[in-house]
Amino acid sequence: MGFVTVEHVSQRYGDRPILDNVSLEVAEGAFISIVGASGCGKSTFLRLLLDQERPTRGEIRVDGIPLQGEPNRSRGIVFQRYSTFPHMTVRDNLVAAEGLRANLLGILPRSRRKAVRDRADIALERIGLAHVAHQYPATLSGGMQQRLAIAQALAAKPRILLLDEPFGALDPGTRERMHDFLQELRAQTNMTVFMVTHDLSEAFKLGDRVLAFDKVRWDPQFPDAYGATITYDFDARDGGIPYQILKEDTHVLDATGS
Ligand SMILES: Nc1ncnc2c1ncn2[C@@H]1O[C@H](COP(=O)(O)OP(=O)(O)OP(=O)(O)O)[C@@H](O)[C@H]1O
Repeated sequence: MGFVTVEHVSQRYGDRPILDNVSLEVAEGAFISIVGASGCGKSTFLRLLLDQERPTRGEIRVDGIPLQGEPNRSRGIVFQRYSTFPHMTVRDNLVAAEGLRANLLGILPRSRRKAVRDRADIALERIGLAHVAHQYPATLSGGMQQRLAIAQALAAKPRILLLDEPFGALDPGTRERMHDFLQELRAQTNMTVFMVTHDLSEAFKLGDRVLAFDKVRWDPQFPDAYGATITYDFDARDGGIPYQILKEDTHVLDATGS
């Protein structure tokens, strides 16, 4: 049994199918890269994994337990645009991420407050942001803001980290450094990671597996008639050899529908 099991999941918005019969088994600690054309439902798939939305059909289980539509701290998410709190300092962003906002209001006893701040300081050292702890996110570079966003997601010690094009807005040099940073974090934890990216080399460099989402059926007259599914599942640690290829052949309908 996989750690994350996705079983025959479909998602529709109104009468529009977005995902169609997606099934997947993922081992704990695996890094799954997700690629696919714009609008094919990659972010929708992450939202389903986050448990922010319920699928129209099918089931997702984590550690054997079906998701119930209630996001919780076992899953953290980082988006392409920095998801930090702009009105808080870098350090308070991490303190707040622990879910201990009460600390900011001075409600916690002094000893607890100190422990939370100490943990935030250790995390800031680890991500190389200790020297800007008292600055506001807007004064940081893109890479620094994204490191803070990742550290924030990690503060709750999620078992599953969801990354939605996390490095898309960064320049190539910063992106490389973020790859190193993410690989270091992975080596230190047993997190299971799902990362959506438009960059194939990034997908293969970081992922253990690379999933390609696409439509297996396509009607040029009605491009929204069918949803996407996983069409390729590459083993990225074995030279990119696909070990599971298309359950069905891609089928293009002509004008007569045949
Ligand atoms: N809550 C919603 N209600 C209706 N339609 C939605 C909703 N969320 C997403 N969609 C539509 O579902 C489709 C898939 O969106 P999604 O963001 O999952 O694609 P994506 O593959 O992540 O795209 P991109 O690579 O451009 O980020 C899009 O056409 C989008 O407009």
